[in-house]
This record gives sequence, C-alpha cells and structure tokens, in this order.
Amino acid sequence: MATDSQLSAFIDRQKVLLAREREASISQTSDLLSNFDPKLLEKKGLALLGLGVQEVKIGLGGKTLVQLERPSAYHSSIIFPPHTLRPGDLARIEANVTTKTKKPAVADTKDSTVQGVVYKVSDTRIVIAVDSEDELNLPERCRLVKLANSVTYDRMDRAIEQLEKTIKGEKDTELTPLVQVLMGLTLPSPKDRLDDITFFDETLNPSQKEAIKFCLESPEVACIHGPPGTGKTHTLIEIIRQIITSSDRSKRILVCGASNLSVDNILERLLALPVSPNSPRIKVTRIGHPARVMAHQGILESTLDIKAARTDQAALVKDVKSELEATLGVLSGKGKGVKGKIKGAERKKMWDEVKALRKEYRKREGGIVTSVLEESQVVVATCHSSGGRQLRNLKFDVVIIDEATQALEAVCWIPVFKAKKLILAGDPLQLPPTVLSEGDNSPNAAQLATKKNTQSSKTQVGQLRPSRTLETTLFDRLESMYGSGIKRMLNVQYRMHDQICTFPSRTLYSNKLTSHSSVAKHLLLDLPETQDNGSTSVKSTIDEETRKEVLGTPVTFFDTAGCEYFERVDGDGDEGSRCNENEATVVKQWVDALVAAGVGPERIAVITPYQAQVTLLTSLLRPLYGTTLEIGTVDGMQGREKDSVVISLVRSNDKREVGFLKDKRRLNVAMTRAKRHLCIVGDSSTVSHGGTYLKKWLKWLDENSDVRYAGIE
Ligand SMILES: Nc1ncnc2c1ncn2[C@@H]1O[C@H](COP(=O)(O)OP(=O)(O)OP(=O)(O)O)[C@@H](O)[C@H]1O
Repeated sequence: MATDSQLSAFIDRQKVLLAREREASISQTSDLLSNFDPKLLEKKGLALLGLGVQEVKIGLGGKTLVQLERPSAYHSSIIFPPHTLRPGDLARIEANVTTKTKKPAVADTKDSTVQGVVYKVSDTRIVIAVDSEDELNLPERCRLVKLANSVTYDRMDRAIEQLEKTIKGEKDTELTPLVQVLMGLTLPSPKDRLDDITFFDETLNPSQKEAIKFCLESPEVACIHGPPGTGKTHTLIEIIRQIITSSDRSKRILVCGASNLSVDNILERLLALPVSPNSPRIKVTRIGHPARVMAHQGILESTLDIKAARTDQAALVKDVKSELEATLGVLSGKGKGVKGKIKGAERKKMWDEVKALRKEYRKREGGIVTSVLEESQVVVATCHSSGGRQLRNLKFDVVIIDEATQALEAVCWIPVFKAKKLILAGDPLQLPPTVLSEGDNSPNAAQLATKKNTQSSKTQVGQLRPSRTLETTLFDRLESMYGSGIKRMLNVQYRMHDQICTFPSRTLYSNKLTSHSSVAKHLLLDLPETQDNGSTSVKSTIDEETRKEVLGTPVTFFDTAGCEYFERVDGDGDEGSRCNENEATVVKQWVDALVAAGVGPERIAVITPYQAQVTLLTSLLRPLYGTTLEIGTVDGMQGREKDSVVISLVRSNDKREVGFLKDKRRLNVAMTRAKRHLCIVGDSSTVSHGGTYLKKWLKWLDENSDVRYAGIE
C-alpha cells in the first residue's frame, strides 16, 4: 500500500519534472522569438509578415475566427512563403511595425495584440481562432508570430493537480477503485470471470484472444503488450466491439492515443467494420480539430464539428451565428458593405451585444454537442484533446489508450479521470515518449527512486515510486508495481521474415515472439513485380544470379570493418551530426541493386541515426528515386513497415552515440520495420563505445546473416 509520503513524493516529482519539461520546450521557442527580428523569424518559418484581416467569423465554441491574407498591394505574390504554422499552434497577431518605423501609432501597438490558435491554413489564407472575450482591435496591417505552446503543459499540470486533490479527498473529486489501483492504494480486484466469449473476428490468434479476455475481465486496469506487428490495433478493435455489445449495451468507451495518427488509425478500422444484425454500425465521434484529423471522408464525417452541423438543432444556432458574424464584421470594418470602423460609445454598445450573442450561441451549441456525444458509443480523441471543453463533464465506462508507451504519464491522466476502467496498449521496448528536459538526477531523487527499492523487497507488489524521468510511462510504472500479471503479451507477429524477427525475439521478448506462417518465409522474391514469370514486368538490368541473391536473402550485412570508411562531422566538434560518404555509397549501390531487381522505391526505406547522413543519402537517392523512397531517422517510422529496409549505422568514433546506436528501444524499432528484407551497412569493429544491444546484434548478424563485402566497386 502506498503511504502518504510516497504519494506526495510521487506527485511532487511529477510536478518538478513537468515544470522542467515546460521550461525546456518554451526556451526552445522563445530563444528564437526574442533573439531574432521579425524578418528573420519569417525566414525561419516562425512568422508571416505584412498580412491583412480578410474576414472575421464565428467557429465552434463561439470562438472568433480571424482570417488573414497577404494583400496584393503589399506583396508581389499572395502565396505565403514557407512557414511552420500548423493547426493547433499558438500564435500572436500583432501590428506589423517595421524596424524603420520608430514609433508605431498608439492604436497599433499593445492593444492590438491578439493571441489565438491556428485553425486552418492554406497557401494564401490562415485562420486564427481567438479565445479572448475582450474587444478585438485588430491592426490594419499585421503579422503573425508563432508562440511556444503551453496548452499541453497546462492540461498535464491540471491533471496532476486533480490527482493530488483526489488523493486528499477534496471536494468534487472521487477516489475511484481505478485511481486507487493506479496509485498503489489498493491491489487490483479479482477478475470478473467470463466463461464464454464469442469473438467477432474468427482469425484472432490465441494470444490476442487471451489479451482480449484479460482486458474484459479486469475490473480496473489491464495492459496489452504488443511487440512489432503483433496486431495491437486489431486486438483493440475486438475489445471495443465486445464492450459495446456486452449484455449492458449502454456502455461507452473513450478511445485515446498519444498522437492524432494512432487514433485515426483505430477510427479508420472501426469505420471499415462490416455491419450485420449481430454487429450494428458503431456510433463513433472523433473529437479534435478537423484540420488535424486524417483527410479521409469517413473520418471527417465522424468529427464532432461536422456531426454537430448536421443535427436538426443546428439551424437554431445558425441564426445567432449569422447575427454574431454580421456584428463582428461591422466592428472590424470588414463586413459586407461596411466602410471604416465604428468608434466610441456605439462601438462599446456593439461589443456588449457581441458578448450577449456569444453567450447565447455557446448555450445553444453546447446543447447540440452534448446530444451528439451522448449518443456516441465510442468517442475518439488524443489524450490531450480529451481534456478540452467538449468532454468536460462526460463520463465513460472504459478508456483505452493506444501507444500508451509513447505518452507521458501526466497526459494519460487527462482521460483517466473520465472512466471507471483503463486499458493501456503499447510496447515499452519501442520508442519512448519524446522528452526534452533532463531527468532528476539529484541525490535525493536517486535515493527515493532506487535506494528504497533495493532496501525493501524488489517485488513488493503495489509499491509506488516517484519516477526519475518523464520517460517512465504509466505502462512502465504499472508493470513495475504489479509485475507482468498486469499485462498480456501478443506473441505472433504478422510482419517480418522469421530471420528478421529472431534477434529481437530472443533478446527483448524472451524468445516468445514467433512469426505467423503467412510471413515467416516471405521474401522480396515473392512480390508480384519481382516474379520472373517470363512477363515483361521485370526489366532487370542485373544478371539472373545476382537478382535471385538480392531478392532471396532476408538479412544482408555489409560489414565495413577494415575498409577505413571515415565519417565526417557536420557542424562544431563533438556536438556535430555525423555522416559517412563511403557508407552512403554502399547504401546507394544496394538500393540500386534492389530497384534493378524489380523492387519499387515505394517499398524501400533507408534509416540512419544521424540527420547529416539523412541529408547526404537524400542528395544521392532522391534525384534517382523521388520521394516515394523514404529516408529518415527512426522517429517517423514507429508503427510503419516496408518490404525492404536499409539501415546505415554511421558507426564511428562518436562517443555520444545518438538515437538507435545507444538506445535498444530505438534500434528495435529500426530493425523491425522490415517485412521481407533487412540490409545493414556499418562497421562491426568500432563497437568500443556502442550500446551492448548493438554489439550483440552485430555479433548475431555476423554469425547468422549473409555477410557481404563492403568495398566500393
Ligand atoms: N489474427 C490476425 N490474423 C491475421 N492478420 C493479423 C492478425 N492480427 C493482426 N494481423 C495483421 O497484422 C498486421 C499488424 O496489425 P496491427 O496494425 O493491428 O498491429 P500493431 O501491433 O498495431 O502494429 P505496430 O506494431 O505497427 O504498432 C496488420 O496487417 C493486421 O491485419
């Protein structure tokens, strides 16, 4: 049982770590904002200058939407220069004072600074949703500057504060059995036994069925551990179907994920389910910015915004909206037929009117939103957006968090408070959450996090320990508190050739990960376009023997040991990114061979730990194969797969060892993206400061793969 002091140590640590992370994130952006003048900011894609207000409208939530454009009078092209402003970013509209203008007009300074969130972006227009209720005094000529976004941190802070209040039993909080288990205040309750489950999906494998049963039977919390390609999402879809068709058909689920992509992936699969009398169409609503959700018709139709606009009551809101927009048009001087701005007492009166109208609009709209959400059996949102106004007072029976091992613990608490039961899915052995700040290495922290653990029994169930770093996820913490009994692992993978899967299975998944027969032996040779059936589809420019070798080998290792391929440091000293030209040439030759053997560039990805090597490889490969051939670091590759993956290690004398060179979770992601063929280019002899896992892998490759001569011909 967690003691009061353990609880407060845990909460205090979360607060310290979150504050540090917020600071690190803000200083990244504000360093830029305070050090550069607007022109430079525009060059860096952080600002847009010389804009004019084109229109002022009303959006969901009664927010004022300000549309900005580049007036042709100021610019030779109305198309924005390249910039990084994206929907959801925080931005400030300010008067466009140039450095030459010493004293801007009073009306165009402080008062006219407006903050908001980017709502929509096109080549020529950008719409900002302004939250403020105050009078809008938009400058005639303005600019837009991107700001550090603190909303995510605000929501996480609030979630941790709520946790603190809940534990203390403060007013308006409820210490549910779920919260008690998560915080080590009680042990998980015994399972609610389910004798017979009829699965909708007949093809589920035994480990998936076991994980589903385990989740359905767990009263408070259950975790699904899904190694690469084992069908986590597949399993979650069945869980959702089972819950909403259980005897109590009124159950409601909140499905969350760490990213928009992960939740859209689930939503897409829910929408594609076959409909039958036994399995009626699931009523699902996606919360989130329409501009941020996947541009897929079904998904857009499921968004709250579009559903709300289609209800019968929507007409009631429309009237108020038109009135509100007309009044705002007059006030901003941008309405139809409006000439100039209204001033003085009349302006004040009109603003009072806007306030009243906005209140009415929110009331009517709130009614519609509630009715759409109350009808939904499944609500889909990112963990972060589940903390928005629309879900404020809604409760769910179950909350599911996909990619939970990529989400900070605090962000998971945002949806956790909305449900009685929690299901987490992820893989602690793949990419961790992105963390900018350093962990807490103070003697105090170390003492609390580790010393205590060794003092008392290591396996003491339910012991709550403050996390040392934000990389410790809720999933990790539950596993260390309750042991592997809190989770079920999926053990059949549907992606990789058996030889690609063997090493990660043996070293990371206790030899439990097996390959499904449909993939265990698949090779590039089996792809339709590489089949040599006498047709003209294969226009091979290499001899038959080489072609068969290139296409028929699951794992190829170009060991550059002894080749004296020296890397180059891009930038200053040790801090610089690395690249290796000779190694890049070997990569290029292999990609050329793959393509010559009939493998389409869209089936190939090249992964490397250093950004400088990404740039170098891009310059070599893009002119030949275009953008369909993917080149990048491992971060964009989680959850994705390619038939052929080429890994360029750039291993050298870089003592820092970046990315997957030192982190076995990242290396695991890199090596498990490949379906039919994996090629590694690197030096097995420079292992003196490499991670142990990398060393083991290189040794394994040496003994178990097709080792090739890496000399450049
Ligand atoms: N029981 C099954 N029978 C056949 N194919 C399956 C089964 N389970 C999963 N798959 C297939 O395996 C592939 C991976 O499934 P899914 O995308 O659900 O996995 P995931 O674990 O979410 O993936 P990732 O590791 O990339 O996060 C998909 O093509 C899916 O159709």
